[in-house]
Amino acid sequence: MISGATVAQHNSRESCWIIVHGKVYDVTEFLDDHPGGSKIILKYAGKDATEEYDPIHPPDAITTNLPKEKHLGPVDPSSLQKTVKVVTSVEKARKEKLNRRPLIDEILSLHDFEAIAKEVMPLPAWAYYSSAADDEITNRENHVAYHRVWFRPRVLRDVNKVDFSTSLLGTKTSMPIYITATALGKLGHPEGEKNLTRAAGKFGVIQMIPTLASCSFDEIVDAAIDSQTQWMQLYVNKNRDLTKKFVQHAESRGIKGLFITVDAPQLGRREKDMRMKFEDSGAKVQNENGEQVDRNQGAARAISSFIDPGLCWADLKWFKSITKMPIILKGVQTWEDAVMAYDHGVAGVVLSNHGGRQLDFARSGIEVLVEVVAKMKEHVPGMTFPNEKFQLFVDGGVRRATDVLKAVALGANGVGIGRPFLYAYSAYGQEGVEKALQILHDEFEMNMRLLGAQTLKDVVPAMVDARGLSSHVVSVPGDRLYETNYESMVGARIREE
Ligand SMILES: Cc1cc2c(cc1C)[n+](S(=O)(=O)[O-])c1c(=O)[nH]c(=O)nc-1n2C[C@H](O)[C@H](O)[C@H](O)COP(=O)(O)O
Repeated sequence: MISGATVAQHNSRESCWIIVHGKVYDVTEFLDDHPGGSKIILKYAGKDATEEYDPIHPPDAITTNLPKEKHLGPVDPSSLQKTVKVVTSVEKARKEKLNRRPLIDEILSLHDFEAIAKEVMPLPAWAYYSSAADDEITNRENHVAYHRVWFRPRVLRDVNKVDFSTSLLGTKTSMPIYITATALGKLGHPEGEKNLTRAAGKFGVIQMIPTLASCSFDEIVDAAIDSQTQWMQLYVNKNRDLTKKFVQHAESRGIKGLFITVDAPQLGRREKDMRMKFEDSGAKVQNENGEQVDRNQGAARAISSFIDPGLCWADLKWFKSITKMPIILKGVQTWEDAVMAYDHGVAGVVLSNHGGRQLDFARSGIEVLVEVVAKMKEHVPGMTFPNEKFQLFVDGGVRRATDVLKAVALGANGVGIGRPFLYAYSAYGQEGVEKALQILHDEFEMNMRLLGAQTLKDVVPAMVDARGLSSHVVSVPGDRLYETNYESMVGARIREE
């Protein structure tokens, strides 16, 4: 075993050893290849880096990315100096609030989870999960757009029994929703993405596994029950061999859909997240030779510089040559690209702006949906929606079953939901996600009855009035629930006395 004192001698750029999960690694030659820059590693040179490593990296990231000869073996735990983690007064206060959070039975809506998580979850996690690009206009528009779609419910229909199950990409699902891909699951809870897997399995809904998960891909797949369907979200790597290996491994593990993210050639500027990064001087993402590395994406930057901004339509042929999984483009934002996706033979698109985390002032998925359906019907006369061969998904700002039913009425096969599930498990763990899914289930049951719809086949365009959807000046009642959760976080920067 290697003693802590020996490890501590290797604490410089010339010789840099770190400890992760009780094992010692020589990362000297890896320093400048680290996507998050060398500074954050040098901050832990000669020390135990596990605490900083865990929320950002899947457990196997260091063992798979570092050559075997750099794995130096176990450290002698008795030789390690006990490092006392400094807990700031802000984090201490949040931890105390976590113990005083409302009972889960008091939670009535997905908004409640956000309001609680905002007070109790670790601040860097709140900053990362809640943040969106620039002035966060699109993030708010995503939600408010649903307020410009009104229902035209029908009455005196026997709605004693209602059924809102459906199938997405050939998989049965209990509700027309899926848990969408959101990165860094362990920032909010030590079980990370596995909270989502287990709850999704219990409720018969699909989980989309993110490339940038904190848990390893195999951990997440292993946490699923046999009958459960999972999709994968892919950020395409500049190194196509790594992408091919990842995609074919996912297919071998039974993944039923490949969602290629196309709206993030570079991650957006998420200022709440950026503010958190400036607090930790060691997180300065720039390499030693003074080259200013773009630090615009805060936490995400540390793990996303592998993404290939050169991804283009011509690559789809290659993707079809390496996998049989249905390919869906996630992050399409105009009818023109939806038509191109159809012509390139993919299985569908997610009409999405990445939860407002990419291009600010991009339009909401629901607004784009209406134009895509209209233009696709022109492009393919006789085409109907929802369509089995070319599936349309939307995501962004969805917080109620009524939001989902509006999208279904306008032609969507299914709807992705992101942040609410993150907030649910950041405040209540897996039980929180289950509660969120139960709330949605109950809302669907009620709203289907009130709409006069026995099954989703009855949820048709005539059931909504979306004439105001594309006019961004329509005034609607203030959205107090949503607004109470929104804040700039600048207040959080009031310096310690
Ligand atoms: C909230 C959130 C969303 C992320 C997300 C991380 C968080 C914390 N990340 S990100 O770090 O790169 O931005 C991803 C991601 O890994 N890949 C992706 O395709 N979408 C990512 N998204 C977008 C997500 O898949 C949905 O498009 C978005 O969350 C839908 O909006 P709501 O959160 O309002 O439901």
